[in-house]
Amino acid sequence: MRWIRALPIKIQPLGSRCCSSYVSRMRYLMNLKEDDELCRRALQSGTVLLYHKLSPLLQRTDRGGYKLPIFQVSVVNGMLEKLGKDAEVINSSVLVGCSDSLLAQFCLEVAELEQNAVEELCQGVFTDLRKAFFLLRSSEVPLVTRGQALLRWHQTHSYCSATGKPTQRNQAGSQRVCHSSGITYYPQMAPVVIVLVSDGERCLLARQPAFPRGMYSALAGFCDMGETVLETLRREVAEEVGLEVESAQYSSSQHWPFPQSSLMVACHATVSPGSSQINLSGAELEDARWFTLQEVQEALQRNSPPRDIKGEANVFWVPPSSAIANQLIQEWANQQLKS
Ligand SMILES: NC(=O)C1=CN([C@@H]2O[C@H](COP(=O)(O)OP(=O)(O)OC[C@H]3O[C@@H](n4cnc5c(N)ncnc54)[C@H](OP(=O)(O)O)[C@@H]3O)[C@@H](O)[C@H]2O)C=CC1
Ligand SMILES: [Mg+2]
Repeated sequence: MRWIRALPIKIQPLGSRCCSSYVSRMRYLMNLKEDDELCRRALQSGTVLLYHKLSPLLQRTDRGGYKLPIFQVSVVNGMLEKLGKDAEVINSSVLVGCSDSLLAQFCLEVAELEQNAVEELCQGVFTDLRKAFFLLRSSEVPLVTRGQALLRWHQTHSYCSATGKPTQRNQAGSQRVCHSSGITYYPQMAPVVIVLVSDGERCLLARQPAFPRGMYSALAGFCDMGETVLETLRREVAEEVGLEVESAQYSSSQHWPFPQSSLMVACHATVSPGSSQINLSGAELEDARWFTLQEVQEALQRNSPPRDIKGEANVFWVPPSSAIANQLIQEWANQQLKS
């Protein structure tokens, strides 16, 4: 199998910001993670995203859409006071980023507060992340998913897996330490390869039983310990659809928060047209098919799947644009149109 030269990595356009602003932000964040006192002071003048049982708070916009409200710490402190809660609660905030003007941004889990009371005071609704993922603007998605991933990691790593003793976090929440064993824990994510396989004319899409009706996506699988991206890609395609990949090419990557944090590494791959007979493993996928360019183009144009009278999607559709699978499919269609 050939690993075709990787595409040049595209850095997102920085708009009017200059590179030194980016460097300043990254250096500032690095310092906040290393210096608890600096981070504590930054929190007092920073901003906060709110979550209740890991669901982020969203607000309706005047146009009927949704936005991610970012509160000044003073506003959150005022809310805690109104609800009769200890102002110390704010110190459990976790650092998620900082603005261009070096204002530190934090996320805070308020599961101990009464949900309706917070929603009323903050004029918002705590919304399941899967829903929020598709309601928010794509520019807001990375921040809200990062916040949730960090909060979930803290909830599930409060004890040392070697000693069973409680771990202590630093002020930024970028690590937890077990002072008994000396082990330092860092937030984790699992690498996943997602691959769009083509035979030159058609692309291969598959569905798991849990997918919404009619939705097909690219093949995906977790990297096994010790594997390279290319080895995972080759193994997953062989395991899931019984095909031997001929060549592969890196496309891009995305943090994917479901079901737990993954780093999706998206690739294109080809199989020889003479060896494109699908042989499903049966364990994970309920169906896998080759789709023509025309079928794919039609699916990409559907913003939401058409529904039958029972309200269920009854035609072929693909994941929405916020999922990296959609980007792979879009890239393949554009490439086919050019060639
Ligand atoms: N952003 C996007 O566009 C898309 C994202 N995805 C995401 O990609 C991920 C992987 O796809 P999927 O096809 O499910 O993966 P796999 O094909 O690897 O199958 C999942 C199975 O792998 C086993 N497994 C091995 N390592 C892990 C791990 N670290 N975490 C969880 N399960 C593991 C589990 O089986 P067992 O319990 O039997 O050991 C699990 O049921 C999913 O989280 C999915 O949400 C998928 C498609 C599109
Ligand atoms: Mg899979």
